[in-house]
Amino acid sequence: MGTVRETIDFPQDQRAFLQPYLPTEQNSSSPRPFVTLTYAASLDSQIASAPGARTALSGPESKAMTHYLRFKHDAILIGVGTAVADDPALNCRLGDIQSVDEQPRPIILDPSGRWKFSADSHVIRLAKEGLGKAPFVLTRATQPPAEMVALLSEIGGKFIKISGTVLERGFTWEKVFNALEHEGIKSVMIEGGGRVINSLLKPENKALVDCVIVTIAPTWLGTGGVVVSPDRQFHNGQVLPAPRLRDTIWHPLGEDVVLCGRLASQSKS
Ligand SMILES: NC(=O)C1=CN([C@@H]2O[C@H](COP(=O)(O)OP(=O)(O)OC[C@H]3O[C@@H](n4cnc5c(N)ncnc54)[C@H](O)[C@@H]3O)[C@@H](O)[C@H]2O)C=CC1
Ligand SMILES: Nc1nc(O)c(N)c(N[C@@H]2O[C@H](COP(=O)(O)O)[C@@H](O)[C@H]2O)n1
Repeated sequence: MGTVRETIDFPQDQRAFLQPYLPTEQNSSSPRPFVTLTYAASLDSQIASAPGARTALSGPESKAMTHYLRFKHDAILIGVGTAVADDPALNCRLGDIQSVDEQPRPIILDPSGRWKFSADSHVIRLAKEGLGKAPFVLTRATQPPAEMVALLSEIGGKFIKISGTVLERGFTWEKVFNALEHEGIKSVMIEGGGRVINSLLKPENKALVDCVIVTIAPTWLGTGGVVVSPDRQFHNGQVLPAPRLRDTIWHPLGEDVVLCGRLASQSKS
């Protein structure tokens, strides 16, 4: 049976506040993609109630905003932890979409082949039905499983090998963005999960992030979930400045608040 086409509306009069934070034509001439870091968190900075648990935090209005962001970016990137936990769709369900060409490209960071997708995986099914693009899976593997290679190539997806050093079992972000740029991807929204977000908030990576858009849901998830809280960094025994946003806007959407900003190079002391 085919997937029922869900259509989401994000009204025109709600869109203006996001404008200064969206990728533009000027950005598209930059040698690396425009990077938006975006996720939904609870009041205790958690993005899931437990590792591996898909947790709905965004209300309908901010969920619609996320789909608008998906519409405005060439690609959506997640870590393999999220792919395995959520079996996500990773498409844009906004009524604005006229054809699959306008869909964002799903990108999965899976250095060691943990994501065992099949024809039943949500993102694969949607691509088969023309309701989303097929994923690109970034891997360290020289020879990913043949049946997965075939499944992806049937629908226009592929594995992309990233070679060289890996950072804490993850890829270095420069290599990830170089690979995306090589594929003609000019803008990417990074949705998570915890390890991916915390990695991008490290001092050595935060200059790679152009904008941050966080949905804050009015709930506490309690201890034991997946937390956005980057490791405190030290240099010569001194604590390095914590990441902080500048140019901020706090915009209520339904019962949530959406915080937009840019990562400052130095935090206020
Ligand atoms: N509320 C929200 O907006 C979102 C919530 N989530 C939740 O997050 C949870 C998954 O988070 P995690 O388990 O932390 O997994 P994750 O999705 O952050 O994936 C981490 C994995 O990605 C790979 N990776 C490759 N390069 C990397 C790099 N440079 N930095 C970090 N990782 C890299 C590594 O294999 C690593 O183990 C799920 O429960 C999911 O539901 C995920 C996305 C958004
Ligand atoms: N914006 C947002 N709000 C939440 O409450 C969420 N749990 C997430 N999760 C992210 O969205 C992906 C699911 O997307 P589909 O609806 O399946 O397309 C999930 O994998 C996370 O990346 N996001």
